[in-house]
Amino acid sequence: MSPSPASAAAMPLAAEPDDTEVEADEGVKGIEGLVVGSYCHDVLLRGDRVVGETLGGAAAFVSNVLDAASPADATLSVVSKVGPDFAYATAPAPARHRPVVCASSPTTSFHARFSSDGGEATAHAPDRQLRRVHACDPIYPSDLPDRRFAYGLAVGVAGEVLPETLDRMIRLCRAVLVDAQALIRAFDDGGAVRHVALEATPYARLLPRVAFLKASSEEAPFVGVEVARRRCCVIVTEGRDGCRLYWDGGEARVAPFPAVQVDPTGAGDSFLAGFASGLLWGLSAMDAALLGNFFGAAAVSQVGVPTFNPKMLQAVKQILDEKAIKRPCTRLNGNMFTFQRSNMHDVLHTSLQEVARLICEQKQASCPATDNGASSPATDNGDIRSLGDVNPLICLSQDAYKIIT
Ligand SMILES: Nc1ncnc2c1ncn2[C@@H]1O[C@H](COP(=O)(O)OP(=O)(O)OP(=O)(O)O)[C@@H](O)[C@H]1O
Ligand SMILES: O[C@H]1[C@H](O)[C@@H](O)[C@H](O)[C@@H](O)[C@H]1O
Repeated sequence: MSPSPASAAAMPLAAEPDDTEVEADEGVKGIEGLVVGSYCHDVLLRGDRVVGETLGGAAAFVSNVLDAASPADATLSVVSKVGPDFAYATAPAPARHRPVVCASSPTTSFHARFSSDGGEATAHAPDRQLRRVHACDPIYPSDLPDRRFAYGLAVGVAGEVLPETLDRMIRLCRAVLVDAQALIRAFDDGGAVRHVALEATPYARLLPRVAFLKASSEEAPFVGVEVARRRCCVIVTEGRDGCRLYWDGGEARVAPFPAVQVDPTGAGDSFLAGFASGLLWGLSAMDAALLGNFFGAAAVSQVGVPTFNPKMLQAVKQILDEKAIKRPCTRLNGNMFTFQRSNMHDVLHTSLQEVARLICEQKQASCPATDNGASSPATDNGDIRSLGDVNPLICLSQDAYKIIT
């Protein structure tokens, strides 16, 4: 769908709270981002069989993409908590952004159970059953650094970003992007992940001061897109179909990129970070969503937190350098966002698509058909049929996973 005429409208940054602690520009030096959410242990199961153990947590996926794709002058602080049992301290993302180790609680841990018949996810049905097995301590407002940031990402996975912590983030950051999973997850007695209506949570009153709220299509009905879009821009990710942006007065679809999917975990996290990076490069929200889709597609092609090929990153940055239309007013660290689809949108999509195609081709070449006769992971089958069948040396990210054969 093409954007409505209202798409050219600009949206003011998050309004300052009543008892304003921070003047809009006061104390913001350079482009420093603040990511809040805990790293976790992910155990991947197919039926009852454990097929992999990986580093997880939206903060791990998000910082991985921001570190890789942001402009050179952008920096990042991550506030994350883990227990003394944390198994991935030397993996790249936690090594770069060290978590707080809590002596008295274990690392947050999830079991992600994919159906053993490889059944596909549908628009509002989950592709996996998630169960929280352990929960680390929440992140309190006092855990946040006492300085100003150009932008913030609230990316909790297990309810660790408390309402008062999000409120504090909004006061410290000029623009805050929120993953709905940080706000609407509830856990039953067995730890199974459920969703509650955002409107019924204490987070709802904070929405008018949030810049962007991202939800998966499964989460969207709980977010209440029609109400939420009047308060902030809502982005609904639609798996292999890309995403849709909804704002007060318009909506638009942004096209996806090809991917060889082996594990959907972290696609939404990587999308959000790619989107934020796009804003940092000076893209409009619509154009930045292309970068979100690009990194979402890159995430599903590896198990766990992906390792990006340096040549791929170089190609993406070169494209952004050449094609990004740099309007200071659309920068994340500027004053306004616009939703305008730039006249470079299609060119940007085509250029990034070429890079995405190359990654797929290289992946197809490096992941041969399995000796059990199963199809190679080269088929984008939208599920994890190939998880556990792929060659871990080729397809998994170093230090951040353990594959069980
Ligand atoms: N199979 C795929 N092919 C291409 N792109 C994909 C695919 N799956 C996901 N993506 C990209 O990643 C984005 C996020 O995916 P999705 O909507 O599945 O998020 P999610 O359900 O929040 O994921 P998760 O909870 O696993 O992090 C999509 O908008 C799309 O751009
Ligand atoms: O590592 C994953 C990832 O961060 C997902 O986005 C989240 O939904 C899961 O709970 C978590 O285990």
